[in-house]
Amino acid sequence: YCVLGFEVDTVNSVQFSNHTGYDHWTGQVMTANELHTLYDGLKLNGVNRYDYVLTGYTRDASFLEMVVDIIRELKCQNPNLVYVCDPVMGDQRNGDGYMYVPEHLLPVYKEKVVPVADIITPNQYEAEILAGKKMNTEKEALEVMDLLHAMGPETVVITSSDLPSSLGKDYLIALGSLRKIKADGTLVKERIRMEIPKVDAVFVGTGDLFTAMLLAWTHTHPNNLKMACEKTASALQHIVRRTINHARGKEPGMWVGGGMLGWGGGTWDGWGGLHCWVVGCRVGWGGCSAEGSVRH
Ligand SMILES: Nc1ncnc2c1ncn2[C@@H]1O[C@H](COP(=O)(O)OP(=O)(O)O)[C@@H](O)[C@H]1O
Ligand code: PXP
Repeated sequence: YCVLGFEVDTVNSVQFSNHTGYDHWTGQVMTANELHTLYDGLKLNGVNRYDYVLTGYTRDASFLEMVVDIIRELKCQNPNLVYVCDPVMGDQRNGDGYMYVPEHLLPVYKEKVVPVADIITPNQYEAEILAGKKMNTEKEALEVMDLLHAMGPETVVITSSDLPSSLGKDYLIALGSLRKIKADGTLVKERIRMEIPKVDAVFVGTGDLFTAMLLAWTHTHPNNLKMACEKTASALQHIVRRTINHARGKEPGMWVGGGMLGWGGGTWDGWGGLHCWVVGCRVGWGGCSAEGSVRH
């Protein structure tokens, strides 16, 4: 199906009853073999040419390794392919970080996945464990982003952090860094900081949504990370506000689903012809969050 001008093929990396923030969850974790089988089908039909690949939540190391093999092959098919990786591993609550996927995935992300990624979207905790360095200050955050660039990706966006905001404790900080070596050898660096008004609730799926929106907006603004991030954050802000208003009963009749991608301004139509492959799960039905949107 076609969303925001992208024709998207989705592949489940897990198929769960609900997201793992619930007390219980059941379902299947997809294996490397299952992914390979699907990819083989695409190859046999000669339809394995993509403009973008986006990956999200995964629990299986060999599945991740297979993703890397496939990305390499897809990049041979289309050298301009952009791989957007959300290294979904964990989060922090009240300053304490924890992993919600098996710990042995970290070295696979570090050594194999991040090096082939063009854009990565870790949260603060994921950025710190990938870089092997804490970021307690903005200066340290810039150093962490430089370490992540050195691992491969040209674009690094830290989707949320608890760095202090000059606007007060009701704001969360997101940071972005674009580091490009131009054809003439000069290094271009663009750093951005966004202060995002916090909604007093915990959302699941917002990181997934952020990454999908960023993919779409960096396509429209390939050399303007500020614009891409602003439009992404704008959509997120609208969605979390509408979601919380709905949950609190202030906004009747709203459906929290994939269709919500339509907020945030801008023209969403007419990009035509783009082909994007999303490897990630579809989390959750019901509940209060932007989770439907991970369907991209
Ligand atoms: N409580 C919140 N209030 C406002 N915006 C939020 C909130 N939680 C998430 N967001 C939005 O979702 C984006 C992704 O944040 P988050 O879900 O914390 O990332 P991750 O899932 O990678 O940890 C943020 O940049 C912000 O735009
Ligand atoms: N997918 C699943 C199945 C999850 O359980 C989670 C976190 O609980 C996520 C994705 C990531 O959610 P977020 O977008 O909030 O990082």
